[in-house]
Amino acid sequence: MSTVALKDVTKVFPDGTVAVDNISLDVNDGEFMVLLGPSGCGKSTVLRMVAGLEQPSRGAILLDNELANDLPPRDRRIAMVFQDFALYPHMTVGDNIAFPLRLSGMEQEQRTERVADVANALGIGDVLGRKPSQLSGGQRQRVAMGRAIIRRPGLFLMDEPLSNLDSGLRAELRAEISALVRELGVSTIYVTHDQAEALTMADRVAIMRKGVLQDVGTPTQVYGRPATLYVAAFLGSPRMNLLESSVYVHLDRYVALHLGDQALYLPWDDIRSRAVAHYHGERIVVGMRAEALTPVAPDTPGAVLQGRIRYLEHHGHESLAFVDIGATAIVVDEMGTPVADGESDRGRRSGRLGKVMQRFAGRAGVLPADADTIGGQSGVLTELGRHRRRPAELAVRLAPYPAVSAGHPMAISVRLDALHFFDERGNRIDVGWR
Ligand SMILES: Nc1ncnc2c1ncn2[C@@H]1O[C@H](COP(=O)(O)OP(=O)(O)OP(=O)(O)O)[C@@H](O)[C@H]1O
Repeated sequence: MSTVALKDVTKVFPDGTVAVDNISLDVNDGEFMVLLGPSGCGKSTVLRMVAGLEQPSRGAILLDNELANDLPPRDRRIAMVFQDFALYPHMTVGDNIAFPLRLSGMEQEQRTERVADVANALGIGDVLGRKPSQLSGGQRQRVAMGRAIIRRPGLFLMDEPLSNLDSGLRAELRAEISALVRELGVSTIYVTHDQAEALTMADRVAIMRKGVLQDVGTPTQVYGRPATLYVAAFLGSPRMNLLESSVYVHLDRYVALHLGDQALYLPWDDIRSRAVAHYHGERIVVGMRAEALTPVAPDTPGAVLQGRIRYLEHHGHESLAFVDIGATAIVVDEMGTPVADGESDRGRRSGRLGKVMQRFAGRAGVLPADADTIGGQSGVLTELGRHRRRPAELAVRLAPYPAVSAGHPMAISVRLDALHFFDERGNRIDVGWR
């Protein structure tokens, strides 16, 4: 039984590095929480603060609702598992697993019984007499797990425990570890930079970037409705297509999302149109995952984009076509800032829809055929200029080894209900559904 709460926790190291920046996060009893993010984003520092190995510079850490900032590590009922296993090389597997029990003064007989139980549960009951050097990587990691669970801790802290293993074994062990900790019902904080691990193992995922928490939610939530452009770009393979789009409202008809020379049209009665309409005359980012895109016949009506295959990637079970549609992609690299410290234009935007409406109403509801002529608001189009851009190549899934090749034209049907929208600051535009 353990809950963890971080309240406005910041960690600044003596050299001035802000490793963790004002994070608040709750881990519920029995929950498997994964901290996900690229190298250096502060995941391990969070874990070390929960373990009591680092002191927060500001904020509070609560364990079971009690302030624990000054609680020594040994009083925290925590077991840690690291990527380098940290087994004692001179001890047998059995002695390694039993070590925490010996420290606590448990009788030999009872120890042997508990070790056998744990080792059998982990499938290493037959190697108890071996030394760590005589084990495979996967077995060593199971021993490390065994040593962590034998004391029946209230909380597991795991820091990239699988990263030294090959990919097949990693997949096998991640299923085993998540099954085991769920069976034990022990709250767990698991650190990884591997999104597959995070999405397959977690009850909830907390995604960090440069010390800042970007999003927290179930795997379905963070994948299906990412809070920021960064999360959208970080999760999923192939990466989400992120396209720069200019928004033009055609009152009572639709909201046009211009993507280069082409456009997608959100029907006016679609609830999302109202949210996106606030950005009339501005650029936003439209996200579309490969699963929202289907190749179709060129003359297919509806939400269809025309392009040309730039290149193909064959992955065995599927092929990916990267299709040039003449639009601009927004690049969000792992450490890159989608939008720098530009002033917020929330204030400017508030009431904008109203102004747009008034302006259009003055034209008696008649809208110019050429939407691009609407506006004169180019002043607000500059903020997206802070993103890095490149010509967009839409990643589209195809059957393995398709009968098309680079240079072929391709029409792509787009599921409008699967679009994601982000503002110029990289934050999700809430469209009031999903
Ligand atoms: N003792 C320290 N003194 C100064 N800076 C530190 C110290 N420990 C960590 N950092 C810095 O704090 C930041 C966060 O480090 P941390 O180890 O928490 O990241 P991480 O996300 O766990 O990365 P990785 O996956 O590479 O372990 C990094 O910029 C790191 O260089």
